[in-house]
Amino acid sequence: MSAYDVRGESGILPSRPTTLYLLLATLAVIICYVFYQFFLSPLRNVPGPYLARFTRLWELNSLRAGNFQRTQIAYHEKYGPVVRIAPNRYSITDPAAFKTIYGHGSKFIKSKFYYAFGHPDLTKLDLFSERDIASHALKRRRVSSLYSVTSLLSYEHFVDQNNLQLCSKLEQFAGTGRVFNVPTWMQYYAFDVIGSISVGKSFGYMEMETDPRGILSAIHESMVYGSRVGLFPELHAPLAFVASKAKLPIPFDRVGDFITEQINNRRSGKFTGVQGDFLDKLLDLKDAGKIEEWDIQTTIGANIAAGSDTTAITLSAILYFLIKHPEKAKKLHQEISEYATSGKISDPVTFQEGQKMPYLTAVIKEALRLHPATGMILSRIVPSGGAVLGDYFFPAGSEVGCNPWLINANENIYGSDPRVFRPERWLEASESNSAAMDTNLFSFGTGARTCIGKNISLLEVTKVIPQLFRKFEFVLENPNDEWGADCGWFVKQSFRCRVKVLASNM
Ligand code: HEM
Repeated sequence: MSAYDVRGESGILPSRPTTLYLLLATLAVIICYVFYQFFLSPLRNVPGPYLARFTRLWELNSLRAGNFQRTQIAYHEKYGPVVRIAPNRYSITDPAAFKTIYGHGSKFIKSKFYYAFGHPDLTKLDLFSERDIASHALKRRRVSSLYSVTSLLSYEHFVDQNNLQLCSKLEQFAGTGRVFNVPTWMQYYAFDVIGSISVGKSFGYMEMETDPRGILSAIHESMVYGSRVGLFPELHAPLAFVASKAKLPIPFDRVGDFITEQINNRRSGKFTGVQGDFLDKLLDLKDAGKIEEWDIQTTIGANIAAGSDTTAITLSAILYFLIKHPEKAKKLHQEISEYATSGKISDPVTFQEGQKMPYLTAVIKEALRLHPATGMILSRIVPSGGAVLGDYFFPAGSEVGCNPWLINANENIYGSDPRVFRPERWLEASESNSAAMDTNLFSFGTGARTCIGKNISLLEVTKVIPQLFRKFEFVLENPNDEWGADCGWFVKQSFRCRVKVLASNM
């Protein structure tokens, strides 16, 4: 046996000394790391699942296991307001910390988690994945007018067209007794609306009932990819590089190709539909030298990726909660009936009219509160100087964030029954409490990075829900069934329904 041969008779250990040294060095690093995490880290006392102290794989595995939003709720119930979910990543529910992280003038930038949702070339980031405060503010300023309340008016007719088509489909379903998956149909609807608003042309999903270009699946795959690779953001650029070298299909390219086609059609005069959409406005901004060519792609892309599934999830939540609580559906129905009889709403209901319906507004807020579309923490980086969050001092560079599923269930703000669907809570609240409920509602995010498309989704939801409930009654396929809901960044539901046309169609 040579001086270096430590294999012994079992042959388990490698014979080459360099391999041995490498193994020993790795072991030493692991031991030092474990020692640091247990005894030296300033955040060593933050509780959480055991494995999360050492590896980001715990969060990845929990996501893969399904229902991640519920896992996070359970861990907060067990450990309190600050929970470690990865070695340097913390979920926080403390209300004061919530304000510090996201409040006015916050210097907590988005974490690198968001890179996995954007272009791997960091010069091509979109509004959602841009992390730098100044670059984000500039990007947002350049397109904010397209999402303003004034612009909404020019999108309203797109919503009306799609509402008509949805109602006509539901009439057919009622006629044939067809059972349908509600979230799938809300997804068809929401994508068709966002297509109309963004490029003047619906995707045609309600018409075709399929996804021939694979856009829906591309968005789904991109979100699941983002939610998982976002936990290992250093892998995003290398993975994209390998995929491009190996000529592997990249799901979001299907969306990119669709957008390029729409831009080319518009420029070549091939487009003959109604204008006044986003693309029109973006091309005007480009001609005026206010935005770059790439901004057209990213703005339309962000609308499709961030604005369709989210709205579909909210609509599905409203329908499900109202089906499960027929007494609340009845109240909504009564409000619609009274408003229609007294001429306070038209057919179709305008956005302005819908916003003045108190019970409708309360139903929408309550569904947004109880089933927010995103199910992970909206992660941010602690700025230089560190910050006290909850009872802990977090050094600069720590990744922290709040999950809408937890912030929206704060008993001090929303009452002692935060997990119950009770729209009345929004109507009973005192003026100051009502303001606190609005400010803490985290479904659209908050602060500088709040959802830019909030008004567009409210436009859709506020107009379509009264149209649906003045004409139809929804019944679960099996009344005792509970819905399924799984989180891959978006918390998508699944449940099946029948629909009946109401005799007292208003
Ligand atoms: C019910 C519907 C919607 C929900 C629940 C929702 C939720 C959110 C949330 C939580 C964020 C913040 C993410 C973060 O801070 O990490 C966000 C940002 C964003 N949303 Fe929405 N969204 C909805 C509809 C829309 C629509 C309709 C559009 C576009 C037409 C849109 C476009 C965007 C964009 C571009 C951002 C990034 C904004 C920025 O960082 O400045 N969203 N959304």
